[in-house]
Amino acid sequence: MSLPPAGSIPSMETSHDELKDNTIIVVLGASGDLAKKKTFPALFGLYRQGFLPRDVKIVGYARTKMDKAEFDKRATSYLKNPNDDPQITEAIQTFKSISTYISGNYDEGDDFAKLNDHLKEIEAGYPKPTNGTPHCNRIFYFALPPPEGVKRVIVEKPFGKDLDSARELLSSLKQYWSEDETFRIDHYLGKEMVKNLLVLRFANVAMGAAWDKNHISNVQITFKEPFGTEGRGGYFDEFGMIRDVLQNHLLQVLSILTMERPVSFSAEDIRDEKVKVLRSIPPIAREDTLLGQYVAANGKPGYLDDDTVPHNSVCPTFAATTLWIHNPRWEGVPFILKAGKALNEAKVEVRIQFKDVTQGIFKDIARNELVIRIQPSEAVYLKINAKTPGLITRAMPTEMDLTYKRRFTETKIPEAYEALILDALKGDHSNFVRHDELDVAWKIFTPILHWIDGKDGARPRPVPYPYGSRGPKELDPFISKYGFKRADASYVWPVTNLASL
Ligand SMILES: NC(=O)C1=CN([C@@H]2O[C@H](COP(=O)(O)OP(=O)(O)OC[C@H]3O[C@@H](n4cnc5c(N)ncnc54)[C@H](OP(=O)(O)O)[C@@H]3O)[C@@H](O)[C@H]2O)C=CC1
Ligand SMILES: O=C1O[C@H](COP(=O)(O)O)[C@@H](O)[C@H](O)[C@H]1O
Repeated sequence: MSLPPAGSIPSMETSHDELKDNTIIVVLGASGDLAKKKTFPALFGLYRQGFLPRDVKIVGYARTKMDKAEFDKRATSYLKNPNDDPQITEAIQTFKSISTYISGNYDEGDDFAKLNDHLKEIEAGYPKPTNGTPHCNRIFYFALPPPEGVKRVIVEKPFGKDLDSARELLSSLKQYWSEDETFRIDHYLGKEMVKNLLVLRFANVAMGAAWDKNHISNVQITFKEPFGTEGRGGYFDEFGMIRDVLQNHLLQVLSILTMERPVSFSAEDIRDEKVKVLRSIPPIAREDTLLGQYVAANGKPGYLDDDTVPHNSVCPTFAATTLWIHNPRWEGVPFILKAGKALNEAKVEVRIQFKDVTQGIFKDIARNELVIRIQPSEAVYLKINAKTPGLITRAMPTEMDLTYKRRFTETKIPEAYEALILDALKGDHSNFVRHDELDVAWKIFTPILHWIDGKDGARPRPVPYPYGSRGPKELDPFISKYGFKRADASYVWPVTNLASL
């Protein structure tokens, strides 16, 4: 019998993620009633009409021990062939030949290892990859009864690639998991210093008093990694720096930094305030964006030297974007989110630069800066001007410094994931992303992402920067355009030797 070549059938618009080749569909709960009556008949229907990927294989998995003949009997017992159509009979035989069965428990690592070995054995027979994309795909269908008691699902990013795909993903998950059962992880929300922002801001009158457009000139939220995509380029190239870090981690930090005081510490009160401030941010403008891509330097390879990256990729490995918040507290204050791979150091920090002090008695004096260092070595320091000690009256920049490892010597700072998994066990959603937060986050970033993806015409070309540098040479002019003034060169840390000044 001649089956139409799978994957070649109708030419309706296909989704960009459609699986066409080398796919295994694993049906968990394959011995059950649902699998027998619904799942296998549906898979067979699709297979017969040529809608399944080429070379598809179906693997049943369940606790019941049964041989292949018994499995085939069950899996095909509800396939309809009322008139003994020989073509359907033949299709059922072929369907059996692409199906296999493995028995095992749902709580035994060894059994899943056995399943994995079986899948790998099938995959070894698939053609080898010709490009950077993974050449084997697996789909897991859970034809299983729900567990007794509370159910919670913890989901990792990426939550879509833009507003539409995120909405699609959200609504498909919503069919099975309520918002209350869903914990969307952004692991930056589990970092100690990000959690600290709420306390620093709202438990200190002094901070609260200066937290607005009247006192703050500009804010930078910076993510720097000293290594490139090394080996992860295939994944990264599809996403780029904005989706990888800015749209999620840095925007989450921004929302806590700028939201109004929540009525309580309850998850919904906090998330209501985050959503409110995010809704005051318009989509990022192209002119408020700087994109870079690292090139080989200092004996290290460039992004395009990675074998898993397309040779002409214009994917940004560095991005700086400036966001504006249109509300009475923040109108006119630029929030610069910047992140890059293959830079000169590992650092994630928030740098709040205050306005110039009134001139007159002071001239060219350094600005105050409050730095919240998220990692490494958690710290909060306020750069202030103090009188130079001695018989002169001159101001000099110094700092008030809360360095965690010095101040809290006995305390182990938990890993972000430790904190978040514990929160999920407790059912506390405060540090997880709510569906409407995600929606508004995508609204802010989708227009520039579509521009970068080339949906509105030619793709913008990122400017090059050397591996191990601070980023593109265009970065400092970009930041000073928004009013940032680099601190006085006379600032010395950790010890000021006055004799050398
Ligand atoms: N508790 C602690 O551990 C404390 C540590 N310190 C240390 O003191 C040093 C100075 O602190 P601080 O002034 O806050 O931070 P930095 O001097 O590291 O950076 C200050 C700002 O200037 C930018 N910058 C850095 N180098 C250059 C350059 N060559 N040209 C132009 N701009 C530049 C940075 O950009 P970018 O973000 O792109 O790097 C950043 O925005 C740091 O090493 C800091 O870690 C100070 C106080 C307390
Ligand atoms: O989500 C991501 O975060 C990591 C950085 O996490 P950190 O906790 O080490 O700061 C980043 O390397 C990765 O590209 C990104 O997907």
